[in-house]
Amino acid sequence: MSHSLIERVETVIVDLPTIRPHKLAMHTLQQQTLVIVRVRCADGIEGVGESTTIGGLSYAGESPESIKRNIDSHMAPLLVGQDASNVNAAMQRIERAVKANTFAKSGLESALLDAQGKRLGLPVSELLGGRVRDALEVAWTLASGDTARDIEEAERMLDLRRHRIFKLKIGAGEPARDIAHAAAIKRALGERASVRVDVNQAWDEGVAIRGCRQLADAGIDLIEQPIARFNRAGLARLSRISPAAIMADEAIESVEDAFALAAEGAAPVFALKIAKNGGPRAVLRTAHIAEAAGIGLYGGTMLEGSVGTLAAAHAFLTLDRLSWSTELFGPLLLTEEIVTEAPVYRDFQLEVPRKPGLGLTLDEDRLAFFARQ
Ligand SMILES: O=C(O)C[C@H]1C=CC(=O)O1
Ligand SMILES: [Mn+2]
Repeated sequence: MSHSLIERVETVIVDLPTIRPHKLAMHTLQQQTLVIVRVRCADGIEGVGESTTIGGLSYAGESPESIKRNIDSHMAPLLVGQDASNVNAAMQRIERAVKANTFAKSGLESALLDAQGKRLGLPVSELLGGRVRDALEVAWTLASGDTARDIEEAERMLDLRRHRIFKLKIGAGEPARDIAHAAAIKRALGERASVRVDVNQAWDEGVAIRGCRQLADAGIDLIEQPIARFNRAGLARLSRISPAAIMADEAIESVEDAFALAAEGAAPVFALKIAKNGGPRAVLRTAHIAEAAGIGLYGGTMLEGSVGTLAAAHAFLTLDRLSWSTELFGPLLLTEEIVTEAPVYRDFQLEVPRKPGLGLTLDEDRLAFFARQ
């Protein structure tokens, strides 16, 4: 299969403006930085992937700069000369030599799948065994930092029929104020929407015991990562007493973490993120662990652009049940696109056409314009 040998692996850091500041407990995004991964093969086919994180090093152990450097220096040389059409062999080769770095691996695995899909004329979802749906319901994150503005934004999303699930980023402020903020939004939206919160690890267990009860009383459906990611025993204790479901997000930094959390009964819901597991195939390993343990699934995001969002979407399309839907809204947070046709969001869902690979084409001019020099 010498014609599909990998010739080059390239990475580009891209800085894109956001529609508004996006406030998380650990960081406020004023723009988002994507790492685009391009795998060029001898048969003329190019696979594209994305390795994106949030807020430099404030969210996880890899930054855009370290992702680029680690792919360029350590992973690209392992892939050049290998057969691009064997994704298993290529990723196992990386896995043997690279211990962690799931974000970097995710972009590479996505690019290899994109290339193979283009080669065979099949969508990535079909390479992953076949899709069982063509669209995914998508939540929106309200994170302007202002209650009235968040309610206005939610009303607009409901009117547009774009979202009817809202996730609120809390944890940066006083717990009592944050809970009042969430309660006010749920009161305004009532039964028209599911309202959830993401604390992004900001509370300690004592605060969370009371906070989870109060949030549940206010009608909040789901509480994401209320305490530190390493406090797995605490998460299990909270999951037993919280009347609202608890979701593990940052606690899952690998497929092996997902297994440990499932074995410990730490949380009834898992956030699935390609970046935290090492790609669209890797995230399905975590999904299958969760399914075997009776844990509910949620299709998460690291606020990727269109490439990373579609890579995750193709994996999520194959799952039997996504009880808590997805939050694959990343492209909608950005004011600019680097692909020729932006993903389509309609009737509360992201639609994923049955096109070869991820189904996207890079817009070379836009990419060059926004690429960091
Ligand atoms: O879930 C996170 O922690 C990260 C991300 C996902 C949605 C959003 O607004 O931020
Ligand atoms: Mn989260």
